[in-house]
Amino acid sequence: MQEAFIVVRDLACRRGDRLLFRNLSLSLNAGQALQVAGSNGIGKSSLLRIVAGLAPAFAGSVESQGTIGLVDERPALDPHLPLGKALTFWQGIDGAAGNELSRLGLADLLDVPVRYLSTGQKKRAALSRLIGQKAPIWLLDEPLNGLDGHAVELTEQLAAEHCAAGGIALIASHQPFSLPGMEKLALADFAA
Ligand SMILES: Nc1ncnc2c1ncn2[C@@H]1O[C@H](COP(=O)(O)OP(=O)(O)OP(=O)(O)O)[C@@H](O)[C@H]1O
Repeated sequence: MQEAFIVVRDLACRRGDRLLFRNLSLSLNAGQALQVAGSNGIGKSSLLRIVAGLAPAFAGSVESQGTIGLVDERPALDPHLPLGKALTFWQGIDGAAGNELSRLGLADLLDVPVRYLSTGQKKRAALSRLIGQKAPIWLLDEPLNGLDGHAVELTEQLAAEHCAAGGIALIASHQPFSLPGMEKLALADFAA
């Protein structure tokens, strides 16, 4: 896996006319995981989007090396395509890859249009695409929302395997996420 890192220095985030957090610094190297915790609206998703380069920092800097895969509430796959075709589209871009279809319980759903999948199935399909992407940096925004107990354990296990293989996981979640050795950052400590 490509050697990856994330270095965030003195980051501040402003959305609209509100400063959400400031003076946030963190650093993640290969194999490390960090959970960003905090209440609704505190800025967890905003932090992930800044790290992904999808939103601007108000102050400070983000430096990273390695391809980034972001999974959030936005649709990861074309809702109009059957699941199999939607994943094949991304395989054409990411390269032919094992998408862990059986493990994720998706093998029997390949003919079903993505828009008809249940909340948990959509979430597992997004994970399947992420795995196919082979990005060393995983940014997971509320990855356990809508998942049943089995899927929660599977998601935690996939994240642990990703880190054991030298990947990085930055996880925004207000609920417990079990991952060996994961550090925790309370975003409230940096509230503006
Ligand atoms: N484009 C925007 N313009 C103005 N305000 C925004 C914008 N995007 C987000 N916000 C506000 O920024 C704040 C932080 O939102 P964000 O989604 O980062 O929080 P969060 O901690 O991920 O919340 P949740 O746990 O509910 O997902 C919220 O008050 C939200 O309304």
